[in-house]
Amino acid sequence: MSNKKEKVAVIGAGSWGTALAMVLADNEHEVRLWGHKQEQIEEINRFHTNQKYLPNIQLSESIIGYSSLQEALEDIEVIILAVPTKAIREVLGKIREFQLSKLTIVHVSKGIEPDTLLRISEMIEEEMPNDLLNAVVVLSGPSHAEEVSLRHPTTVTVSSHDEAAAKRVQDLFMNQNFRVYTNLDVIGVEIGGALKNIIALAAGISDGLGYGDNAKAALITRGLAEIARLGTKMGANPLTFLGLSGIGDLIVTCTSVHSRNWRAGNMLGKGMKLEEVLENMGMVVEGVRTTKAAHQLSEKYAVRMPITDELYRVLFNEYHPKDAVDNLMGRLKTNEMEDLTNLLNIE
Ligand SMILES: NC(=O)C1=CN([C@@H]2O[C@H](COP(=O)(O)OP(=O)(O)OC[C@H]3O[C@@H](n4cnc5c(N)ncnc54)[C@H](OP(=O)(O)O)[C@@H]3O)[C@@H](O)[C@H]2O)C=CC1
Ligand SMILES: O=C(CO)COP(=O)(O)O
Repeated sequence: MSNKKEKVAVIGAGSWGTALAMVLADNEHEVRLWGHKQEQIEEINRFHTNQKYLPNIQLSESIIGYSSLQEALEDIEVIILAVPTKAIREVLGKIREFQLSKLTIVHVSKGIEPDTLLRISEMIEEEMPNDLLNAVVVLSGPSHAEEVSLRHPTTVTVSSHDEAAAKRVQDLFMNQNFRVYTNLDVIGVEIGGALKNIIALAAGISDGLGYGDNAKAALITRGLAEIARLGTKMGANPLTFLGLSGIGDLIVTCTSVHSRNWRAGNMLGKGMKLEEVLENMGMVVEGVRTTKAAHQLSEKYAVRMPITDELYRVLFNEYHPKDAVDNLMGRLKTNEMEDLTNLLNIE
């Protein structure tokens, strides 16, 4: 743990924002947790709990909840942006109104914006004027809030075009339970984190249909292949997909009962309609919008993404999940390593 104590605002009081606020509080930083619901902030300040998002977890009393964004941002240099991808532009619009000095923005969301096809760091750069933005850092990797809040061992990676900013964020979060690596491949880290949610939905569907571990291992492995194919075409380092934000996050999200995307997929596989599933979840399922974005990206970059294509049909064209599996299994014969060897330039 670094000795330097900082003042940090966590923007977004859902599961992940609250769990990360706990890590920062454990590291003795001054932590302000902003949420847009007055009642929830009162609960955080009076009872030091956030029952909706982290039931039965006691928060440190040093975490102060704020419902005024202006007050939360006073004298702040570093913010942790922890809202779902679809809320990012709206929240940044409000931050712009109050922020007076340059910010380092650490985003922890896992998504791609449909239609613009921008990664989150690109959305931030678009929304924040240069005179208000010091650096953008992404924090990603296999890390369920439920386990982080129990201080179970967790590893993540931070990435930025600004190496000093990435190291500052590594120091902010690093402790005995929460190990932070750096990786300067921003594209790879963001693409791996966002697209694993598609494969987690598919893995949940497979389990919901009653298929077993063979099917899930196939989805994880071939899922990684299609993520790496697209990511590399977009400029990522292929090796990043073998790291925490790639295979690491795929494993955790496809195999954990904590996973929102896996749970949503599981309900779909059991026959529930998408709208019903989303109503039932009460938490963000990023993979749904990201499937739309990845489908558009696969067309833009002319990359084959069979799992993404089939999931797109299930989510948006009322395709039956069982038919989607049949389509995947009945594809033309191919060599497993064909695209991957091209990608890595190996003979
Ligand atoms: N949960 C996890 O374990 C992890 C999540 N992530 C990523 O972190 C991001 C956030 O996820 P997570 O915390 O799980 O999501 P949750 O659904 O648990 O919480 C989202 C939070 O954002 C708030 N919010 C939504 N829209 C707005 C808005 N327009 N303005 C202000 N606040 C808003 C919600 O408020 P309200 O209560 O009113 O809905 C809620 O407090 C996602 O991109 C996710 O993929 C990454 C790693 C781990
Ligand atoms: O990204 C996450 C864990 O690394 C959280 O997303 P899920 O809840 O869908 O797994």
